[in-house]
Amino acid sequence: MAGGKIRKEKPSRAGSSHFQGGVSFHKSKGQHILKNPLLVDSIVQKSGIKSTDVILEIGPGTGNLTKKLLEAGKMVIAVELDPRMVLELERRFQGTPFSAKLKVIQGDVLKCDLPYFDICVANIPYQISSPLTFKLLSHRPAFRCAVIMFQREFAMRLVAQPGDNLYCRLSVNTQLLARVSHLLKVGRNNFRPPPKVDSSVVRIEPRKPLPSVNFKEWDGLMRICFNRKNKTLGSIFRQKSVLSLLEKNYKTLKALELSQKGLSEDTPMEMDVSELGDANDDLNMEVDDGIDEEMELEDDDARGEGSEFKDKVLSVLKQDNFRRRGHPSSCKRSS
Ligand SMILES: C[S@@+](CC[C@H](N)C(=O)[O-])C[C@H]1O[C@@H](n2cnc3c(N)ncnc32)[C@H](O)[C@@H]1O
Repeated sequence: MAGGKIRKEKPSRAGSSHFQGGVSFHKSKGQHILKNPLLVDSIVQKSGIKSTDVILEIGPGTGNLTKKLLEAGKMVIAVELDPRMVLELERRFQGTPFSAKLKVIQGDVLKCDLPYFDICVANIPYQISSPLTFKLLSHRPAFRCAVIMFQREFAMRLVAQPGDNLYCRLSVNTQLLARVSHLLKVGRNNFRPPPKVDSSVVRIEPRKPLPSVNFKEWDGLMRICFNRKNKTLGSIFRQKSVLSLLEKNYKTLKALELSQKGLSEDTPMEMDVSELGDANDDLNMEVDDGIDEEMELEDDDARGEGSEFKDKVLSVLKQDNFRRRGHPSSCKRSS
C-alpha cells in the first residue's frame, strides 16, 4: 500500500528525549509515543481482548502498545503512515514469535480499505479523530468494540449527554451509531514528547442493529440544530431561512413519495455514515455561519403563505416545549 507524502522536518537535537530506537518523532504526524508501561497494560486490560481476536491498531509507532496487543490477541493488523516507524516496528519483532502474528500496512488509515477486525485498540494522531471515528463506525462487518486514546476535550464531547456544555453534533451522531463510555484519564506526561493537551481513553461499541435512520437527512437536521452559536432550538426553527429550507425538503420528500420511488432505496445501511465526521469536529465545537441575526418569525407572521408546513414545525416546537427556550444541548434524548 502506498505511503503518505512525507514532509521533511528538522530533526530534534541528538540526545533529546524525542527519540526511540534511533527514530525521531514528528509532531505533525501526531507522533506522541506512550512511554508509561503501566498505562499500556491498563489500556490493554480494559479493552477486554480475547485470545481469538483480530486486533486493528492505528498508528503503532515504535510498537510499545503493539507488543502488548500481540501478547493478548490472535493477530494484530497495524496501519502506520510513517515508513520509518514501519521499519522500526518490523525490526522490533523480527525473529520473535510475534512476527507471524503481526501484519503491518503502510499508509494513511483514512485512505486505505480496512480488513476484517474484531476489536480496535489505538493511540491515534489526534488530528484524524473525527473522520477516523466515523470511518470505523461505517466499517462492515461491524467490530465488537474500539478502545481509543483521544484528546481529552474530543473524548468528553463524544460521551457528553444532553444538558452538558460539550453536548454537540459529534455527541449525537456518535451516540446514534454506538454506545460510548469514558474509560481513563491520561495526563500529557505519559507521552514522549508530551503533547500540549491531556488525553482520555474511550470505549466505542457499535449499535447492532443500527437505528433505521437516513443518515444524510439526520446529519442535515443536526447541522441546523447545532451549528448556530447561542441559539435556542425554538428560535432556530422559527427562522425564515430554516423554515423555507425544511419546507423545500419536505416538498421534495412528498413528491418522491407520490412517485413511489426513491425512499426505500435510502436504507440506513446503504448510507455512508463516514460522512457524519468532518474536520470541524476536530477543531472547534460550533460554526457561526453568520445568519444568527436573521429575523425570527413571530407565530402570527409564520402563519402566512404556505402556513400549513410552518404550523407543523411550530406545533412540534410547542409540543416538545422548544418554542421559546431550549438550546440543543438541553434537549432530552429518547433512547
Ligand atoms: C500518537 S502516535 C502513537 C504511537 C504508538 N501507538 C504509541 O502509543 O506509542 C500516532 C502514530 O500514528 C501514526 N500516524 C499519523 N497519521 C496517520 C495516519 N493518517 N494513518 C496511519 N497512521 C498515522 C504516526 O506516525 C504515529 O506513529
